[in-house]
Amino acid sequence: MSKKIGDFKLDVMEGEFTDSQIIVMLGENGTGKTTFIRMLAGAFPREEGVEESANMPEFNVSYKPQGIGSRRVCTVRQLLHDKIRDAYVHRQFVSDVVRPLQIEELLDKEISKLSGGERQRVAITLCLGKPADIYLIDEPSAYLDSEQRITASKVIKRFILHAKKTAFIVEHDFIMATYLADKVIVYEGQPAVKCTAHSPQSLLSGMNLFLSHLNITFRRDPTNFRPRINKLESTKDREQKLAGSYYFLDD
Ligand SMILES: Nc1ncnc2c1ncn2[C@@H]1O[C@H](COP(=O)(O)OP(=O)(O)OP(=O)(O)O)[C@@H](O)[C@H]1O
Repeated sequence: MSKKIGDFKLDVMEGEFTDSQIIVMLGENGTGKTTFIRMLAGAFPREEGVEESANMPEFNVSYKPQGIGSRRVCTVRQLLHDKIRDAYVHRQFVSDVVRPLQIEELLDKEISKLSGGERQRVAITLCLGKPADIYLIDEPSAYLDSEQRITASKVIKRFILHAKKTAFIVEHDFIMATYLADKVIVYEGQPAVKCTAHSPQSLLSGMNLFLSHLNITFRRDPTNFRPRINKLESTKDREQKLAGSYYFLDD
């Protein structure tokens, strides 16, 4: 399947996904991650003259775009009430999503007066609160501080697992991406010109492929266990590249 948009062409390789699964999109800027999410969201009209099988199948989706839209003049409470009336008073949703994202303290605020991080928290809540089979979440970590990123990742992961749904997530924060991903789709090619989205693959093989494009290797920090970038051409960097081991996974 492929999509041409302006001067950019994206080829999408065939693949499978299942429920209770999070698929994270990994690729440099301009490689087509958002384009693919928008294809899944049905943002492009079905193309005339294109074989039906080459068009994107229609899914029941909930989509959180990169920007945090709503220009409405109303409070957060009104917005939630209008958009996700059932979910936002549902006990499970409140304890799994609303409370950890600290939405209650924003309820009486005007949408237009929210900070970037507050808008992001509301946008994630709106996205997860809409009943759907597939959740499309573009850059959930943008505007969030490091603690909020961890909370948001946990909220999304728990929600998708409990609701037995599928999520496609574009995420640039490396730690958040590795925490969230059950599978990854790696994007490669010439950014802004012609790129390919690979089939979903395991986190380890996908990370290895992605990091090999960037020519970066990671090791685990022995004190805080976080992933750390090896210095280019250091002994570890060279050893890991020789072994084709750009990334590691927990034992
Ligand atoms: N409406 C449009 N018209 C023309 N070109 C577009 C349009 N939308 C996106 N593009 C181009 O398609 C290419 C891929 O964009 P896309 O936003 O999908 O990349 P991305 O991988 O999500 O990038 P980023 O990581 O920076 O968000 C870019 O070169 C972009 O300029």
